[in-house]
Parts: sequence; C-alpha cells; structure tokens
Amino acid sequence: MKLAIVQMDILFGESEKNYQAVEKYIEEAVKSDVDVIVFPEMWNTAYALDRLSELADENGLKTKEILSRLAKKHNVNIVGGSVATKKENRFYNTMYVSDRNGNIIAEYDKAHLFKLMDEHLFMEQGQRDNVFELDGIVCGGVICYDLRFPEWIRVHTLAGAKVIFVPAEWPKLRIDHWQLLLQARAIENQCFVVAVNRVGTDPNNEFNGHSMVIAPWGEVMLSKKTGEGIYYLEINLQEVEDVRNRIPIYEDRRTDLYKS
Ligand SMILES: O=C(O)CCC(=O)C(=O)O
Repeated sequence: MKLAIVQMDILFGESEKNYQAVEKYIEEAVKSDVDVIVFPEMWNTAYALDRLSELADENGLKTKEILSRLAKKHNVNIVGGSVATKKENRFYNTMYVSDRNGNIIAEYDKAHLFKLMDEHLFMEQGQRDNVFELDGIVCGGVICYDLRFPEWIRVHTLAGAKVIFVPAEWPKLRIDHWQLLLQARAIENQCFVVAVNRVGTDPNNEFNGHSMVIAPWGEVMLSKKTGEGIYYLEINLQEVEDVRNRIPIYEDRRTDLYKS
C-alpha cells in the first residue's frame, strides 16, 4: 500500500481556500501513483468552532463531492482526514473515506471530544466505530484525541483492522504524547498506524506536524517531519500477519478477566 501523507497547513476559518488546497494536494499526490492519500483533522475550518454555523459543511456534501470526484478521476483511495459538518442542526467532526471508484465507504464522527479545546461545547460526539476496506484490506479510522483511548483503537483491531488511520490537529506542546501514544497503539495492536498531523498555527496553538507511520513491530517509518508537504512511503501488510504469528496477543487475551 503506497501512502501519500498530506501534512498541510490549514487556514483558520477560510474553508473555501482550504478546499482548494486539498484539491491541489490530491492532484499533486496522484502524480506519484499512490494507493491512499491521507489528510489531517478539520481541514475545512480548523478549530474555528464559534463560526461553525457559517462554515461547517452541511451533511458533508461538498467534502464528499470533492473526495469522490477526485478519487474516481484518479483511481485512488482517499482517507479524507476530517471536516466540520452540520447534520440536522448539530455539528460534528467527521471523517469521510472514498474508495477508488468514488464510493464514500466510511463516515465517522469523532467519538471522544477534546474538552481542552472546547470541542464538547460546540460539537456532538459520534456513536459508532469506523471500520472500512481499502483494496480488500480492513482498516480503521479514529480522530486525534480518540488516540488517547486504547480501548477504542482495540475495538477497531478486534474487528479486523490492520491499518489504523489517525488524522489530527495535535499541538506542538504535547507532541511527545502524540509520538509515544502512536507507537504504543501500533505495538499493542500489532497493526500499522498512519497518523497525519497539520502544521501552522491557529489563534491558540502551534502545530509542528510530526506525522507518523509506524509498523506493527513498532518501527517508526516516518516521523519528525515539520515542513508542510506530502510525504510518500509504502507499507507491507504481510508484516501484520508476521508479527501476530510471532507474538499471538489476540489468542492470548484474557477475556475472562476483562471485557474488551
Ligand atoms: O489529546 C491531545 O493532547 C490533543 C487532542 C486534540 O488536539 C484534538 O483532539 O483535537
């Protein structure tokens, strides 16, 4: 699976420009013949939460149209990070995924809202997990703060996910947590973790990228990149089976002692 990790800056509250930037990034990434393009969290609005009624994408229509059209045009899968959406007069932090045929195969509302950034005051939390298939490979997708809940990632790997995508707007201030948690999630679940963070600033935070790709044995394949741009790399899904056969944690779990 060839990945294009789009570590982009996001203009605060300037959704039109952000949509244009995402289109450009897709057009650029497909020149490298990739299988999956991955974006960060809330790329349409950034954390302009008090302007959601004006900015959020109603039913995700605009986002779905762009992802679907470009995925089909270029025969590429797109894990669309997340965008601010409005559904039945409520706001959500929503991930859409398009397959190569332009089908929107996943829609996930962030399950754990981040109180430190007031997300819970403006948005509703999601109620479902996010498992989908890309080219026959079972994948899962969670968003930013969801990463701090190992049981939530485990829900996805128990459902068969071999790759977990984690789009984020994770501030520089806690970037050491980001790196350690991502690595831990990959090792404890014996899966690939593909995590895409933004760069740039908003009125309250600085973001320094550090998008990461981690293999199931814990090997860090991409990290410490702070520049805006697309990072390319390929992962070998066979490694998941190899690691799971070597240390069979899924067989050894004591579900008689704990539930999940
Ligand atoms: O958990 C953290 O430290 C960062 C989480 C976050 O920024 C978010 O969920 O948007």
